[in-house]
Amino acid sequence: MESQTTTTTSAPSVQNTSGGGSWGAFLKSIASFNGDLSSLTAPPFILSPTSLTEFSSYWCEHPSVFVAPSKESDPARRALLVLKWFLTTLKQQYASRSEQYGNEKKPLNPFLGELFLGKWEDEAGVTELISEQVSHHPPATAYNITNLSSGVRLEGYNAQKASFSKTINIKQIGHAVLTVPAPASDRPDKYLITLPSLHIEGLLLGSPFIELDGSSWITSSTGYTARIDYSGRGWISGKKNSFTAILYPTGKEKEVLFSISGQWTKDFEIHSGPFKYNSKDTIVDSWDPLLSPPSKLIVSPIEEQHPLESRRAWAKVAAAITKGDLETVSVEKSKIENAQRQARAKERAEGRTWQRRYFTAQNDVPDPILANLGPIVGLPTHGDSDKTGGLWRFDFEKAEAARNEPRLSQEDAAKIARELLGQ
Ligand SMILES: CC(C)CCC[C@@H](C)[C@H]1CC[C@H]2[C@@H]3[C@@H](O)C=C4C[C@@H](O)CC[C@]4(C)[C@H]3CC[C@]12C
Repeated sequence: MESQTTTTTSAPSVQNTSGGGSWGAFLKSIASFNGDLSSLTAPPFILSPTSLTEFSSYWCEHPSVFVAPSKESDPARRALLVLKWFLTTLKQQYASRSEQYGNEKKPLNPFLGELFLGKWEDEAGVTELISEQVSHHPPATAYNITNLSSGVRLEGYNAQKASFSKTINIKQIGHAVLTVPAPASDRPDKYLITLPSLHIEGLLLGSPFIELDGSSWITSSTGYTARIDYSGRGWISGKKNSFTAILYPTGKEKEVLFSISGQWTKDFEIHSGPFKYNSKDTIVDSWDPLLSPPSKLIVSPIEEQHPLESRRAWAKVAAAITKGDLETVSVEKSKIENAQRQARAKERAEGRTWQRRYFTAQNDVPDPILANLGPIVGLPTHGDSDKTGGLWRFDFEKAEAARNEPRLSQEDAAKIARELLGQ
């Protein structure tokens, strides 16, 4: 077994890794893997103690930027603020692990029904996060984030499809919908957001990190569309994590209203009109993450969490990963995986399916947002439900029921942990 077991050190050099569990063996295994990221057996130093359900929180690490569009009366500028917010989330989504640990890590694969709940409390008021693993085969996570003061709400779901060609390439399947109550309007704006593709760089050197590629889109019910083009090399600057973005009236891509360029891990400038290299007089806004540290997500103490909440359910695995105790990692992970297999077998035998706590698959009802806005950004009206286990939408009734549920007794919590997690 590879001797590097800590999660905070950077990767070993390629030369000093050999044998089972080494980086070399890992590289060989990914060259022939089947596209299922969860099946990759990564060497210890690459394991993260964090589950993918937690990643939904990256959408709102700056709640005041998230709610800013709801304060803007001009629809084009509202669309611009939505684009700005989206761009500010990229650094947390795709670079925070490399920045924290020195390299990208392989997150824990959530089990079906896993929850991650939290809230932010800051100058934007209270913003609530609900994230749930809604499908296991294929793995898909759904989320709903609501700012209670403004009513700004983001919901979405995503799965990943990986392939190998020179490196690991990951296509994100799914989308997000942002609802923004607009000033002086009784109909809130809807923004349909597509998710960028990514690939892993630095694999051969043993220090993987994420680079975004291709393009992603945001289109609004108010008639504006943004296109974001990602480039690892940086067309203009030659720098990594580069992007350019334009906002235009839907269908009129040549009529650029605003343009943005920069690095999604660093700062960027927003210009009115098409981008002009080195032009300072067209700058209307800018973003520098160093000037706006993320707001801290508040998560209940583990002992107060529901047994299916991520940090409680994975506590023993996460502690063992952090300690580098791989024996315990394997034992504790297997307990959860076996209990989950048994739970699914029992459901099948009893002719029932796992009831999602906060989301419902709307496979048979046409989705009005995808029907109206999907074709503009190339999203199918079925929301790729065949690849995500469903077209997942936040279910307000379920959420209300969950809110009103009496607190679980210790006995009931222990029963859930035993039956569903093998603990
Ligand atoms: C480090 C590597 C060799 C192992 C493979 C890890 C792989 C499964 C991880 C690596 C990066 C992860 C992305 C992450 O960058 C950000 C997001 C955005 C979030 O909103 C949804 C999840 C997603 C796409 C992660 C999926 C798992 C990835 C690809």
